[in-house]
Amino acid sequence: MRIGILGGTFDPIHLGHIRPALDIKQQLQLDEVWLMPNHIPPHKQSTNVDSQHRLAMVEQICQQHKDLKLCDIEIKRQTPSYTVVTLQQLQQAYPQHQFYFIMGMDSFINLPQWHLWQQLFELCHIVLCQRPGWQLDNNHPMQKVLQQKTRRYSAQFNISNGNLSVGSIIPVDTILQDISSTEVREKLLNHEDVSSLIAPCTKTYIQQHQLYLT
Ligand SMILES: Nc1ncnc2c1ncn2[C@@H]1O[C@H](COP(=O)(O)OP(=O)(O)OP(=O)(O)O)[C@@H](O)[C@H]1O
Ligand SMILES: O=C(O)c1ccc[n+]([C@@H]2O[C@H](COP(=O)([O-])O)[C@@H](O)[C@H]2O)c1
Repeated sequence: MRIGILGGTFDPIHLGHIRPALDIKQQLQLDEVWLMPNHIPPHKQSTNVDSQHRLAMVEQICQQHKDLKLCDIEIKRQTPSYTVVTLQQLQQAYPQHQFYFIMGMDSFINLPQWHLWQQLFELCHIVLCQRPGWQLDNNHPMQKVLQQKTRRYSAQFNISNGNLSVGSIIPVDTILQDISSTEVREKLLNHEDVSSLIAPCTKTYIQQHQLYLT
């Protein structure tokens, strides 16, 4: 199967994660999209709520959308959630699947700081999603990587791509979502309404567990 994976800290999960994930599944005709909360985010100092809460909020979203599945491989691992390590484990566990790792432009710009980042292209395709406020400058080092590896998706993608199951960057045009977990947390702290930023079940979960109030 062709599997999209959206990895994230999801602190908390918001509509800027969910809407592009659903849209990408359709555009790329993926069989499934897995939402994969990390346990120890490699590049964040800490998380604001613990992994079990972040996992539970993602799990609820997956229960509501049949196209989204929870992948808890990183939550179960007690080491930093390096994506290369995760994809190696997933390839071993599911040799029959082709993985499409989804990321926003903010992540792509910082990709050279990721652990063994070049190996990602031996393990998956990267699906690149635009994000408001993040643009790749013409002279940015990742511009060359983008030019070398970009393959536009079409119905003939696999054939025109020489049937390569890894190694391409696939840019997608999704409706821009100007939402971040940071904004959601700030609004919650200030007792502002977040209904347009997160799913109702996430809002209820946060209220029930009194999260993000300090
Ligand atoms: N609004 C968005 N549009 C497109 N991609 C997004 C958006 N929000 C998050 N992403 C992508 O989802 C992945 C996980 O993001 P993450 O869970 O860190 O959310 P975040 O909103 O960036 O969090 P924070 O504000 O706490 O840094 C990353 O690849 C990121 O680029
Ligand atoms: O492998 C790495 O070095 C690495 C560095 C930063 C982020 N990631 C992964 O990228 C995804 C988005 O990360 P974040 O910090 O934006 O939530 C998430 O799955 C992280 O585990 C991975």
